Amino acid sequence: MSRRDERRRKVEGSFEEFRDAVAAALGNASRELRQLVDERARDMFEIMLRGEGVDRAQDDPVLAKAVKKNKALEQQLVQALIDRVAAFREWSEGGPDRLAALVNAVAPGPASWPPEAWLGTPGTADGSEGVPELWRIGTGVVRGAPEPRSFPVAVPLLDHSHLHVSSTPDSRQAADALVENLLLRLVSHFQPGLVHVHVWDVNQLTGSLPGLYPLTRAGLLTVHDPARPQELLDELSDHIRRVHTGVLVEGHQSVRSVGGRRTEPWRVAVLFGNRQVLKEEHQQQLQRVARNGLACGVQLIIVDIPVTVNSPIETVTIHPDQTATCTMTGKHVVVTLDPPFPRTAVPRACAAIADKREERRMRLSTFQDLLPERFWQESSASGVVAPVGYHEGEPVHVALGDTSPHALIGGPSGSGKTNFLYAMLGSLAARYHPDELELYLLDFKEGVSFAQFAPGRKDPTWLPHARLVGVNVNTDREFGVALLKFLADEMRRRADAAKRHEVTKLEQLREEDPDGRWPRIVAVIDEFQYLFGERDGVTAQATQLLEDVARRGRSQGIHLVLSSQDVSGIEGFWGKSAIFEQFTVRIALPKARRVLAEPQNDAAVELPRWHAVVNHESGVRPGNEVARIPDTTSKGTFDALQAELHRRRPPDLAEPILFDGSKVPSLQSLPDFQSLRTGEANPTVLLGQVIDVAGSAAKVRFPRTPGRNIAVIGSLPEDAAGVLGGAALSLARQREPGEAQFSLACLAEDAWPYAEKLYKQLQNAGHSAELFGLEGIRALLDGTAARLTASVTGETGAPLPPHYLVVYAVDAAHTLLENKDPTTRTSGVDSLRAVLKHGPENRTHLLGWWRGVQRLKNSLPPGQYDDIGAWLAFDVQGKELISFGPEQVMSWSPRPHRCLFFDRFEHSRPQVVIPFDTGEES
Ligand SMILES: Nc1ncnc2c1ncn2[C@@H]1O[C@H](COP(=O)(O)OP(=O)(O)OP(=O)(O)O)[C@@H](O)[C@H]1O
Repeated sequence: MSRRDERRRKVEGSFEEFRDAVAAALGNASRELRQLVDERARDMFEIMLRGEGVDRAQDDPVLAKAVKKNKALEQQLVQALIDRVAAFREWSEGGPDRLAALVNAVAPGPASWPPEAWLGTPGTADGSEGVPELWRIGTGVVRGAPEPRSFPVAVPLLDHSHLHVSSTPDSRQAADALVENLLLRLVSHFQPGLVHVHVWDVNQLTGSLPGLYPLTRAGLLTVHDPARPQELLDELSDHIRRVHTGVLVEGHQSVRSVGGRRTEPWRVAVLFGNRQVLKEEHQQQLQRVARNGLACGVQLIIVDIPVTVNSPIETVTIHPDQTATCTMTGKHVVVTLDPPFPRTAVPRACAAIADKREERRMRLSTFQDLLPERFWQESSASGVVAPVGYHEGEPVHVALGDTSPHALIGGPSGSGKTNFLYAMLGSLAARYHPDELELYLLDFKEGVSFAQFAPGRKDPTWLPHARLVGVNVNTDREFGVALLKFLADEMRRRADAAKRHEVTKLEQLREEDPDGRWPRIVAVIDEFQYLFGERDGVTAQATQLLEDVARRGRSQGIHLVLSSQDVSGIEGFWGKSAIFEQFTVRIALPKARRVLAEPQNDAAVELPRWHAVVNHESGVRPGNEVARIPDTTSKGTFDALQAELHRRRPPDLAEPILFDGSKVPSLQSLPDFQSLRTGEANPTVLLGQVIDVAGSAAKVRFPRTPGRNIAVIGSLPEDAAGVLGGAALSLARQREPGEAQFSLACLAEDAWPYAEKLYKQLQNAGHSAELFGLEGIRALLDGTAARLTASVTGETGAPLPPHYLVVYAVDAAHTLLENKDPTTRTSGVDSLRAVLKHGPENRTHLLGWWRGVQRLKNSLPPGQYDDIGAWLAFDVQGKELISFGPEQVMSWSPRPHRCLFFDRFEHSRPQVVIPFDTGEES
């Protein structure tokens, strides 16, 4: 072999080796590649199975072929199917049934049942038993469940969530049907009138939701102009504002939480768009309505309008294939929407609802309709609210709370103010327990319209909430002041308690002090203009107190209701913006002036008889609500309610205090008299009843100090005798028989019956009493003066026993007393002055009646009146009294059976006092 061949063979051998090596390497690589490809295919398949679902894998022909060819993939598919069954087991076993049961429970009746069960029968629910939480829209199946079982799909609406529906041009009809079905469910569930529907459709004036049209005639469906979405949005905004000021008293976050029967109808506004955004301003307003609406019962259903809202909203998206998905169930649930309800049944059902609504509207509501089904269920923690009348069959409410603290009622005589007050008070009293609400009722009218609330001879029942009833007080304006003063004191007491608990408002105080009794107080003053009737101290005091209570009462749960036939002339009221600004609740009866914000708001002018404008916005026009007020004063109305409430009253509840200006207070039944006891070193003298809320006595104490004598000034013996009798009998009650001497002297003929009666009363009580006429007065005074002188100069050892000289018409003896004793050169007047001067220190007190101021002065040392420490003046002009009392006496103008009382030791200002009826002789 040539060397050349040898080389060639080697080269070929090397190539062979190289080829073999390359072939081996390539074989390895391709095996690895095949392996990798297989692995990758399995991974991809797994991802597909898990991501897109096993159904997809089976349905896809390419994948199906691959699975058929590849054992590994087949195994993977089997495993995925097993896994799916395991994963769905819990759901498949009970999920759909549980969901169906849940929907059934929270969406009873028309909220979820098939239409055959209810469509055509108007609803009866009034919200008091709760509101369905969900409303059915169709059925759903879980996409990819091994055995697809359907379940009901429902969405939250009213109070909970708005609804957004989006569709495509192909599925818009389904969207219309969805909305119509939902609206039918809503209007059929509740009493006709509780759901009002508004429709605005950008595309058409009529045509959307034709089946619901019969509702329009009853005002339950309003179709709005496509060109003016503003109109609908404004209406909804107004409504929200009104609900906020009227129905949502402080603390209630939504109409829903006000409790009981739904008082505010829901407004469901459906807006149909065309998938284009609204104008910016409308968009913003819609967002505002969405934000604040739910709490006020405003529900939005927005169809095909792109909008984002910052409040709970559910979305239903309807696809071109007519299936839907919704946020309630998530994207894996395919929703088949309920078919439209039967075409002929829908308008018929709406007509039935409209008829029922009309029937309700035409119904003449009575006082009975104002009352709740069950009495005393409401809490007044955040305020009180009660229906007072009706507007088109629906109740109209008055609310008093922190945001609407006080009410002003106006209307000329006969317009129905008293009737209105009865409606309001009855409706409140039926809802709130006497522990939740107290009433203070004062009537300045000549009649006695509030007397009904207190026990009377004919009707012994009384209103358990009434703590004070004032009638016939038209001349006693002081009683108005007393009431306001009481309220101001109570307000301070509550503020102090709140401070102790480190809170500021009644509602918080009640939370902090759950065992405390903190009712809301409603104080009603009928014909309150009398209170400000004159330019005097009473008006000044009343104005000041009213301002105090009006401004600060709101947070302490004290509410004023002032009513008047003509509020326009009350300077003290209108002149003080700090006062009337607080009276945000205005109630105008027909032809009332100034109660509403005139001249813009003249709603009261046209108001028909027995109606009222109820306005919680200080009388501005948008706040007007017109209500027909039922008759509350004829037999079987308020009286029947009172009898029932009286029967239910807590057993330990005291009767209301009755202040009847026409009645003479009885000494013997006065608690201050009954509590007097013997053994008192410094006895208390009761002179009459002062004008205060507690009905307390006017008192003077008799310590052994100078000046403790009492003068009654006036021309009528009857008045004076009431005071002197009360004084003597109250002293007698504090002395054991025989312990004190009562010397009575009657120097005027017309006073004899009174003096004699008192004499017998004292004797009958076992006291040592004597009665003199003109002939005995000189000796009585001289003798008493002599004893006193002896005691003062220390001639007698033992202290003198208590001695009370009660002298009727002291001045009648003046001439007689002026005569001087020929031996001692002293006169009877001197003796009288000595008794007045030295008596009190020696437990000898003179209680005298003088028939005029000058006559009293004549009995005293010239210019020195200190010995008369306390006086009561009847028919004497204030200016005459100035030498005896402070400046305020100047404003006193006398009136029958009332006197001005001043005790220079105790008082800074005089008080008005009513003399007692001192009872019979026995
Ligand atoms: N809503 C009503 N329905 C039927 N009758 C009514 C109604 N309101 C008032 N009345 C009747 O009208 C009369 C006058 O009513 P009311 O006494 O309430 O008026 P007022 O404004 O208080 O008048 P005044 O100031 O003169 O007392 C009463 O006989 C009352 O029964």
